Amino acid sequence: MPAPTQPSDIAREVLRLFASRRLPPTPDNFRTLYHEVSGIPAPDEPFPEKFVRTLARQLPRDTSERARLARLLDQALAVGKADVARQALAEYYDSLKAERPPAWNELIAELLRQWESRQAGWTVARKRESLERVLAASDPQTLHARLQALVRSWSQAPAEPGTTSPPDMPVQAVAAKPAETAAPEVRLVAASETGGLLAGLRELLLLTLESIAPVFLADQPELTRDAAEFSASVRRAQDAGALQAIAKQLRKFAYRLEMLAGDRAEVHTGLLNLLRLLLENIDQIVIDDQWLHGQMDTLRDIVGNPTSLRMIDDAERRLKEIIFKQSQLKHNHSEAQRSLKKMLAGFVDHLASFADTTSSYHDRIEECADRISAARDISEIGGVLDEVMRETLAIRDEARRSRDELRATRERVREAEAQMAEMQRALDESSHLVRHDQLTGLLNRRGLEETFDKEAGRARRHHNTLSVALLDIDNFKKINDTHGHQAGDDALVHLARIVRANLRPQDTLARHGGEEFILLYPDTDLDQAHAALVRLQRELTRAFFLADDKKILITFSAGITAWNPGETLDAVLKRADAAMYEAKETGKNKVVAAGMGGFT
Ligand SMILES: Nc1nc2c(ncn2[C@@H]2O[C@H](COP(=O)(O)OP(=O)(O)OP(=O)(O)O)[C@@H](O)[C@H]2O)c(=O)[nH]1
Repeated sequence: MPAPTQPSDIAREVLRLFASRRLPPTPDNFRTLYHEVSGIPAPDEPFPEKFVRTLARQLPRDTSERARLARLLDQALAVGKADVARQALAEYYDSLKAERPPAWNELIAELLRQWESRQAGWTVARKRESLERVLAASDPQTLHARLQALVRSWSQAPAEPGTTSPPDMPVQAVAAKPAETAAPEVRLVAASETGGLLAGLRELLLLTLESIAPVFLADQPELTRDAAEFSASVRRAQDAGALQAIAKQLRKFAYRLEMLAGDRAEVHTGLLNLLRLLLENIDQIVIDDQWLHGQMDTLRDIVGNPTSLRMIDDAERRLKEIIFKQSQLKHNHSEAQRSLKKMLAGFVDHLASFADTTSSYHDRIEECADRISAARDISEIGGVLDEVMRETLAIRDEARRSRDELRATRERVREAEAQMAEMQRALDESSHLVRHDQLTGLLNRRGLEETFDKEAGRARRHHNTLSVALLDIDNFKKINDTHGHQAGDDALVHLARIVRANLRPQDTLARHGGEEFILLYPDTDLDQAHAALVRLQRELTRAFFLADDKKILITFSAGITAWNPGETLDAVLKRADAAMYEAKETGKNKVVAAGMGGFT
């Protein structure tokens, strides 16, 4: 049927559709039906930019994918690309749909089961107390995760003696023992050959998971938890079929152990290389410079802490810097010594030959004087006078030559002095070229640039977030003015130590100059980085600083921002700096985040 063209026909048809489709008579529905009935295409809706902006600010950035899409949306809104913003929003919505809702039914069933069972050490009152704590979680995901962990801890606790009958299997004697109270005893029971072998293997597996794995995985809480979980499954599996079902789990666990072993092997190789480097260059590391003492202390700190590839890498770079600086110092020093020695030797030689010349002149003149006194007539004197004249001219020439040579030597000494001053200046400059700040041992600007390039590259490849913060100590000038420059320096070292101690290994702290510091937080969105900085502020107020035996409270103001793909360090620091300035202006001891659309 052709579309009606008369307005009254269109209106009639629209009303009919309202009735048949049971639609509420809203203006939107009327507009939609009007365009459907008349066949006139609806004009493009204007993009509700203001609304989408408000929405974008509220979107949770709780996974790296969602953070990426939310960022894409922010960028599209900033440059007015409505179609890209629409697409980003649609993908964000899909990511919400893709997420599997937590399986509450299974969890509640397991909670009931474990509530009813009686486990050693878990009274009803204690269970209730833990449950109440878990129920205080702020959102469903956290609640689900915490509840799951609680139920798991109940299920892994040994059963209270006398409440469960021992499993009817040859391995029962060992399985009934609480894992942590006695070393499991491996016993092959010969019910049948295969059954006995299986039971023995099961025991070996339990022994590995419960006694050996915790020792080797002491620094790996996640794997230790998995091993405990896995041993609980093995304990529950009482026959060959059930054991087979967990073989897949075992393979996965073994694979993760293999990865860990690989990492550890790499750490060991790194350590060995480091030691080798140290041993090879030990003769060069004769510390006679205060700066190098500080670097060596930092190096000792690094090597003294639990090892990680990042720390070893850091230590290796520090050591290379020390070797470089020390060898330069030594080289310059011996060069300067050699040229001074040479000049001194030349000068002494010259003095000696001048002394020789003048003493032989004196001898000759004396001899001439004797000959003049002994002369009987004037003709004899004439010859002697000629000789006196010759000797005098010769000594005059010699004196002139000596004077010129001495002048030249003095000139060379001046040049050598200038060269040494230049060498010293170059050496001082070279300390700026190394990657670490001399006072605090943190990365300096150059070190920060290298690390930033690495982190930004990693964030781009993995589509991760990277937050960047700029910290500035509050009222630092007052510390200097009241307690002296040394106290100011100590305050900088104090702040660096506290902040470092409270960072994750993957975070980076650098000194940007003066009382400013930069922090890089990889894989961290703005909210998380904001929370981390507020935590740092709290830690800093706890660890008080002493100057002139007085407790001084050190606080900082910080600006924080998210790095956008492709952005340079300068660009991102500019935004962080503006946010920090905002924090200073609005009262100090604050953290201000700079988003795309301004400060929050
Ligand atoms: N002791 C010490 N002082 C430094 C160092 N670098 C910079 N300063 C001093 O730090 C002070 C910084 O002062 P301002 O920029 O006025 O900052 P402030 O007093 O912290 O004030 P707000 O930033 O507004 O809280 C100056 O007096 C610098 O001389 C350093 O390495 N050691």
